[in-house]
Amino acid sequence: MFAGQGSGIMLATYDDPGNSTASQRLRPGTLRRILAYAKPHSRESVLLVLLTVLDSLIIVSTPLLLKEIIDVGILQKDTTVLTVISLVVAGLALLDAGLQLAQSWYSGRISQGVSYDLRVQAFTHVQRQPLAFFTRTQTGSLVSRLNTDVVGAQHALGTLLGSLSSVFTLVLVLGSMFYLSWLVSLVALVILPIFMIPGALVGRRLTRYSREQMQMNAEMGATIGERFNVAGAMLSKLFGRPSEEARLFAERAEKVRKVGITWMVLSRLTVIIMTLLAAVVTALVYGLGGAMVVDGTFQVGTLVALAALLARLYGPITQLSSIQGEAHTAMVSFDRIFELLDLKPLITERENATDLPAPDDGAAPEITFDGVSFRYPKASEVSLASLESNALPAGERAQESPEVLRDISFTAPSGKLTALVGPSGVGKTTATHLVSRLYDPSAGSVRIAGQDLRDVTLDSLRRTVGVVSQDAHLFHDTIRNNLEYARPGATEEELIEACRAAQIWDTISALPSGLDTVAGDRGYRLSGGEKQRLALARLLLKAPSIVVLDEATAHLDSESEAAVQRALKTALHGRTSVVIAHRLSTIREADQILVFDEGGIRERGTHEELLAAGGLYAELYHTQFARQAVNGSGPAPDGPAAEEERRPQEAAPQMMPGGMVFFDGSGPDDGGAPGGGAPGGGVWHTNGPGPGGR
Ligand SMILES: Nc1ncnc2c1ncn2[C@@H]1O[C@H](COP(=O)(O)OP(=O)(O)OP(=O)(O)O)[C@@H](O)[C@H]1O
Repeated sequence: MFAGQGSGIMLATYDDPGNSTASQRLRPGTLRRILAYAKPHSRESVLLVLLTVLDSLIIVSTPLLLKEIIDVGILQKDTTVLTVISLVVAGLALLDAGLQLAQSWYSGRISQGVSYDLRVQAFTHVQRQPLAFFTRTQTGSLVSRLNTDVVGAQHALGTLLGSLSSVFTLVLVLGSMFYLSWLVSLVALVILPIFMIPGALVGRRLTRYSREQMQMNAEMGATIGERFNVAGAMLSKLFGRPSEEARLFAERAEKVRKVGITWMVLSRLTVIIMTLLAAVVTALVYGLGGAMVVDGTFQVGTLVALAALLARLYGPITQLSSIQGEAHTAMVSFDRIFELLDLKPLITERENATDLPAPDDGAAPEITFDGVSFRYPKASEVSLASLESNALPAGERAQESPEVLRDISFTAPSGKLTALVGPSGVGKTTATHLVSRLYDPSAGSVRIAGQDLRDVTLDSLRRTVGVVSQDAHLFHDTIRNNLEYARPGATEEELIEACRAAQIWDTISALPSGLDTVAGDRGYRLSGGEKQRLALARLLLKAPSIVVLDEATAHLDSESEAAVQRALKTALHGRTSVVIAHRLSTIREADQILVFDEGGIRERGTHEELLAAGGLYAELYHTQFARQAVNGSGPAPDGPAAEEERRPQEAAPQMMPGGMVFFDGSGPDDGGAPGGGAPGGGVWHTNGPGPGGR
């Protein structure tokens, strides 16, 4: 039955926008792959078949025994036969109940087992996807694919397996009917094909509506997930238009409603037509069979048995025809999961990949960028249109994105601090992504300890490189579990020591539940500074030999800022570090500063060297960093720039020459006044071309 539906198939391309709705047919090989998933459950399947055959035998034997009760027991007044056969029928009913229970158990085990395999495989596969996949994919759609579709597949598979007995029953019932009366059976059999027509007609449309329904449900779920997570809810509270949002949501829900109604009507339609036909045929059998009893062709017991068998015939037929719908649903669900499983991860481990040296194995390794160019991967390479809510048209999905890094070469020396500075959007974050191999360069190579990252094992790379992003993410879990994520099984002492070094222990120990305090969704219950220090504690527990850090640009009060700076010092000590630096204190401490501009490195050197050179860095410094020094950031300036740094600065935000550079010292202490005096709290943002005549 499935094979017929699985053939005539059309390949769903990943590049169709919203392709799941567009390509309503199944992709080739879906049935074969479903069977492959069922293969590990073959022992249970054999047992299920045996139970099913037994059950079918009982179902057929009961009407035949009823015939004996009537024809021999009642009509010939043989009470012994009457009693014995009645008891046998009752016993068989009891046995049948047991068999049905066992059937449910095995069909449940098989369908749940398959869905377990699918779910685990899909989760593992999604985990292996590159960051680019997650930047494009709507989380809600992904959740739905891993959840609703797997449940759909499992439910449909369960029903299909549970209905296995229908096939056996059908064959046995027909055989028995022919044994009793070929004429009556023939009449019933002639009408049988009519029963198959509605299922066949409706089946194809059901596939299309099932797929549409799943896609629309996923989109609706994605909207809910996006709007109602903490960040989304906050954004919509501050900027959102509730009535407009509700209208858009209602539009999506309306689509779900419409498709849902059509699907329900179509799937019920087959059952309704079957029931109608069954009633008509029963009437026919009673009419024809009754005339034959009157004629004396057979006794009334045979007519009753025929009618009882007929009832047992239409049950399985009805079930088999509705199974068409279930089979379609199962195929579509499986197909949507296979579509995800077929997406090849862009970043993979080579077969002969080697381990990087363990972090505690000698000095921290150096990082080398050798002629690195990079462009973000095409949408079609990294994600599925059906997982993106506003997917680009197929042509655009296959288009190359612009080059973000151009022929970059530098070495971050062992155990030293390399600071990346430059205007916004020039590729600093992108460059750090290449160090942790979130992406591979389009040309050139990134090496750690001389080894190309494409040749090292992903595990050893994760152990070697520790990353702290600006908005450090914390799971909605206890602080302890968030910390242990970096080092499972860390002792209480190790946790406390890391927190102390990250200057966060005083805050944690003052909480009523201490380390067992739940950090809240996205760590929302902690302040920005606390969150970043906790992220530093997590990094210290991981103890990587390379640290990639994106300094926080805002929301630190003076106390928090000073604490973060102290924590940073500990975290970076002895480690090869690459820091996207926003604070003067960090930049001054750097052994090497790389000034990024337009995807390349425009200048490099130490703070003093670059200042003396009087280029882009000096310009940025005069417009921005000097202000931080005056506002109290880090140690008092000395050296050639000292005099300059001590010059009083204007507190007001400014449009700076050569770019829209503005000062943002917005910490709670500032009272919102731009340029307010949090020590080290001043950060610089640039928007558009930076100073330096771009
Ligand atoms: N996932 C992505 N897909 C496509 N383009 C991206 C992606 N992430 C960043 N870009 C683009 O790459 C360019 C460099 O971005 P990047 O974040 O590396 O700059 P940056 O120097 O770190 O900026 P900032 O200081 O504002 O964080 C930008 O033009 C940005 O739009």
